[in-house]
Amino acid sequence: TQSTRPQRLLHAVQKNATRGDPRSVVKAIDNFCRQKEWAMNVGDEKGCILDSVVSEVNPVTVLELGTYCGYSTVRIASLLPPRAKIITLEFNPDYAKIARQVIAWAGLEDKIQVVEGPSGEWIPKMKEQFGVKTFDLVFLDHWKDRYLPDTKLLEDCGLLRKGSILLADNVICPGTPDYLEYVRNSPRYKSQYFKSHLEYTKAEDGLEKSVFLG
Ligand SMILES: O=C(NCCCOCn1ccc2cnccc21)c1cc(-c2ccc(F)cc2)cc(O)c1O
Ligand SMILES: [Mg+2]
Repeated sequence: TQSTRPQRLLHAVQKNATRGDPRSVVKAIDNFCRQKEWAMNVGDEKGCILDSVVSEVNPVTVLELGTYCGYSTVRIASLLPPRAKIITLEFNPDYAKIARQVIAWAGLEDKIQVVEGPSGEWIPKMKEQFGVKTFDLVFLDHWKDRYLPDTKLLEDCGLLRKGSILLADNVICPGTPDYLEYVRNSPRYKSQYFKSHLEYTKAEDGLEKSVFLG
């Protein structure tokens, strides 16, 4: 039976990356996506912007919406302080299965919790299920039409505090116009656009970093 692209991506990690070395896992995925098959990881160019924001925020609790194969999960987790944790939500069980194996290869399973299901159902349960008070950093990388409703849900569930950072992928391509309009015009956010390119291509894309003002 035919393998899937995430399975081929995982095999490239197991073949080319060193167990327990997150940077080599990131490199192996970027090489696979540049040389073999495009895949919707945040990629190396936007990944460097992600790295700089994570390093600046130094978050203790992180929420990632959209795990896919775990590329950005590994990038973020490899920069977290010792007791920090990341909860990453994935809708597609096949993607979640691959992501768990990529995360294990990087040796980061103790810092990462992969949760399967829709954000609309899981966000209201974060406090009771995972003992989360608020998130220091939220990385939005799931269905682009869910960025805005899920941001409002995070606000309503009291999961954001003064200074919480939202970092959103793909605000240009595929694009999240309603989300951008909201965070750029709401008095409750201070927003900044980081211009970049769609992963592994020359097309424009970028990340939007928004600070929740409370
Ligand atoms: O679609 C994309 N990502 C989303 C995946 C599904 O996410 C579903 N999903 C994951 C958790 C989760 C929780 N609740 C509901 C849905 C939930 C995505 C797409 C592109 C892209 C750009 C140009 C193209 F020509 C084609 C594709 C690039 C990206 O960087 C992306 O991130
Ligand atoms: Mg993306």
